[in-house]
Parts: sequence; C-alpha cells; structure tokens
Amino acid sequence: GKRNMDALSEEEKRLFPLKTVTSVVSLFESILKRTTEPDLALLSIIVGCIENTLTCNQQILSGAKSTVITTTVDETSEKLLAIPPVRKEDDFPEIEWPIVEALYVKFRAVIKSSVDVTQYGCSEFATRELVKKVSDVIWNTLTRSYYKDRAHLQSLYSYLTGNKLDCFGVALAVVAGCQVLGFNDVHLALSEDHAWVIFGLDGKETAEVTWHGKGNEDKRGQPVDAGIQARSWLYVSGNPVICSRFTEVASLVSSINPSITATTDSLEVASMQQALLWVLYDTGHLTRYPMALGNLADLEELSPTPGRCHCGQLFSQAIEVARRCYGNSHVYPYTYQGGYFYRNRMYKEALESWANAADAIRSYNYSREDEEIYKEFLEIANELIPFVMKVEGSGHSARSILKDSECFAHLLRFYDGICQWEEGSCTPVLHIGWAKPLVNTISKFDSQVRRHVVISCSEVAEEDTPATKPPEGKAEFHRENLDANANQVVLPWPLAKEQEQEERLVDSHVGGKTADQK
Ligand SMILES: FC(F)(F)Cc1cc2c(N3CCN(c4nnc(C(F)(F)F)s4)CC3)ncnc2s1
Repeated sequence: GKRNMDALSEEEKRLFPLKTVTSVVSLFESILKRTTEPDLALLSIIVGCIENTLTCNQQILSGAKSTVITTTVDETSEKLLAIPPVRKEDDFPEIEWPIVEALYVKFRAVIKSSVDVTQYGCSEFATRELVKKVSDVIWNTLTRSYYKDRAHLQSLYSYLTGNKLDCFGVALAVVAGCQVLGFNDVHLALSEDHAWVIFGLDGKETAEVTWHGKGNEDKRGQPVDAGIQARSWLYVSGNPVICSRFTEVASLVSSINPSITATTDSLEVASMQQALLWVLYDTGHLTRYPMALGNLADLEELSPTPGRCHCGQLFSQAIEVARRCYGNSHVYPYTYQGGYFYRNRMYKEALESWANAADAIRSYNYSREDEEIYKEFLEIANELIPFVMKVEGSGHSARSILKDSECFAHLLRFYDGICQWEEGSCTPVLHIGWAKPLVNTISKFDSQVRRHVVISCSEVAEEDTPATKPPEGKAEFHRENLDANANQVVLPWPLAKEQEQEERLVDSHVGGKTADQK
C-alpha cells in the first residue's frame, strides 16, 4: 500500500497535543515498536521542545507548581501571586504537532539543501568527506559565540530555535543529519566525556565531529586513533559505547536535563526522563550503556518507581556492564555508585567504590583533556573522604571505619590508583594540595589497623601459576585473601614496592622482622 511518508502515523498524531508524561511514553513506545529505525531528529525535537518549554521560560515567581523549590510565600504574597490550582505532576504545557512537524521539516530541509550527496561517491556507506561536510553544515550554522556549557543546548530543538548546541548536541545532530541523507552506517560513539562517530563497512572508520572542552583546537574530520594511542581516559582505551539507532535514542533521553536553576529541577521533565529511560530499559537498549543506567539509578534514588528494582541494583548493573563489555575502562559507574553510598552514609561501601574507580583509572596516562575525571577524583580525595573521616572520627565505637583494616586497604588502593595514573603521564596529577588531606586522612586510622595491612606484590600472573597457595608476590587483593580472623588485608603490588622498601629501611635501622618473617 501507500508508503506513509509522514514522520508519524495518524494514531501517533492523535497523541498530540502532548501534555502528560504518559502521552510522551506512549509516543516513544509506538515509535520504538516500528519496523523502521527511529528518527533521531524527530525524537530530539520532541523531548527538546518539552524540556526547553518547562525549564527555560519558567517564571518561578508565578508559583507554578511544577518546580521542586519550596517557595515560602507569606499570606500577602499568596494573594498577590494568586497561585494557580495545583497541577498534576505530569502535566506540562501543550506541545502541538504542527510546531514539532515544522521544526522537523526545517531540519531535513537544512541538511538536504546543504549537502549534495552525489559529490560523495555512490556507495551506500558514508565517506569521511561526507561526515565532515555534515559536521561543517551544523558547525557553520551555530551562533558565533555563546556559553557552550549552558544547560538545554543538547537537542535539535535548541539547534533549530536558537542555533546553539553543546559538544554532545553537535555529535547527535551530525548523526541525525546523516540519517536524513540515508547514511544509516553513521553512528554515535560515546566515551565518558566525549562523542565522535563511526561509519563505513563494519563501522570500522572513526571521525571527530565536534569539539571537546575549553581552549582545545577541534579535530573534526580526523580519526580518533591518536587519542586511543595516547591512553587518555577521554578515549576510554578504545572502549566507547558504540550506538545503534536505539542506543542513540537512549543517549538523547539520557541527556535530557531537568534543571531549571542550580538548585531546582522540573518535576515533569525529570519524571518524563525517568519514564522514557524505563521504556528503553525494558526494550533492552540500556543493556550496554553504563551512564544511562547510572542516570536512571540517580532518578530512582530521588523518586523510586513502585514495582521497579532498587536503585542500588542499577548502579551494580552499570558496573557489571562496564566490566564485561568495556574492559573495566569506564570510571563513572564506580563514582555513580560511590556517590550513592556516600549520600546514604554507607561510607565503607563508598570507599570500596572509590577504590574501584581508582583501579579503573590506573592504567591510563593523564592527559590535559582529562580534566573532568581529574576533578572527580580531586573532589573525592579532598572533599568527600575528609568529610567521611570527620563524621566517622568522632565515633569511638569499635565499628568505626577508622578501626577497619579493609577500609584502610580501600583508601590505600584509591590513592595507589591515582599514583599509578600519574606514572608515565606527561601531565602531573598530584600536587601539594592533595598531600594535606591525604596525610590527614591516613593518620586518622589506628596504628593497630595500619599494622594489620599486609602488602603483597601482584606480579603479572603466569599461565602455570600453582593453584595451591598464591606464589610469592602473586596474591591480588581479593576477599579470600583475608586470613581466618579477617584482620589482615592484602593489597595489590604497586603499593607493596614502597612498603617493602620502607620496611627494609626500618629493619635495617631497628632490626625489626623483615616482611617475610611477619
Ligand atoms: F557525549 C558526551 F560527550 F557528552 C559524553 C557523554 C556523557 C554522558 C552522560 N553523562 C555524563 C556523566 N554524567 C555523570 N553524572 N554523574 C556522574 C558521577 F560522577 F556520579 F559518576 S557521571 C552525567 C551524564 N550520560 C549519558 N550519556 C553520556 S555520553
């Protein structure tokens, strides 16, 4: 029969005007169920329209009930403000189909009129020149200069109504533009702080299509191999999330930003994002996307969905995926989980997550474009851990973590990971600003506790390692390494080297027992 060339079916159009979370969820479910690939431009315009309507022209003083702030209004101002009747929390201003359709048609027209595909070969696959051309079209239609880190610049709605996009938004727009031109081999590749595209036969080619950070010359058009060779966290050792159309939908949903101000979120936008993430979770499109699982977990912590798993399980799932599918080269799954434990005063678990985060960073070389993760570790080391020491320090209970050798081991592993991250890097990581909190933190632990920590060397395991006892220097830090009364913990090698040298030093001076006599 007649191919329906419209973006939406008649049934889907009947869901408009969109004014509840439920209607947006129904629309997404319908589109995700189709046999054809979801249209990134259409979905990005829809969620962008809702987000920007609810967060950008919000008059807090209008007393609109949609925001989270608690306005302390006194009697007089109550009358003045004439607060409107409380709206259901998933109500939002009506989004009309003709508005969305007009923006969608405009995007397709901009792309098709700016790119003459006949100039780029006749293969079904995109070429580097084609990808660069689409990136140039987006790039050259952006406002000359604007605050790139502002919120709500990630969608095509922002691009089409304000000619502004953030770093992620440019990458998404390029992939959406290639989809308009029929190049379905062009897909998003996502690291924890950057985005690029893959394309060509078997998706073997890569290309930068957007900028990164401040004051860095953009590398648009170039492959990302150099970044991967440099072993910088920014390129996650060549383990980015390689998106399908569906994971690209997950990325545009995950990048929805409900914030109205630094301290206020829009309830409707947050509940829409949460509901859409569950739709993508149920259709299996978050399975290999740790950050989206982390985003969903954060939303669930704030407002648990009845009948859904506990947010703690989502944080754990994200870690599982990062270990199984991405060579444990992602850091955020551990800092998402550590943040959750910290907010819920589960400080021993938080220390373990942060030590695991440091294990993930240790094999990288720190480079100047890795500032985001540097700031993450700096905040953990110089704000969060000192706070834990402060609140735990007062407790003289035997159960205090300051008397727990496993906690001390987590702490040493945390610092050791950062030290090893610095080793071999061109850019230094640690400076005197790290030392004071470090010394302060380490010295808070009981000397008895410190005495019980056994440092072991974990050389690279050989194939024929005897299964019986862990050979000299082979024991890694595993739970089973705790001896019967669990008051000894074993640490991985890098720290042991220093400890052994220290002990040898001590022994030579005070004739104490050597390491192997203990
Ligand atoms: F494409 C770029 F360049 F933007 C890189 C990406 C970032 C990002 C994301 N983020 C970034 C990390 N992020 C975090 N929020 N809390 C974090 C943690 F520190 F608690 F771990 S990390 C929020 C969402 N969430 C989904 N997908 C992506 S793809």
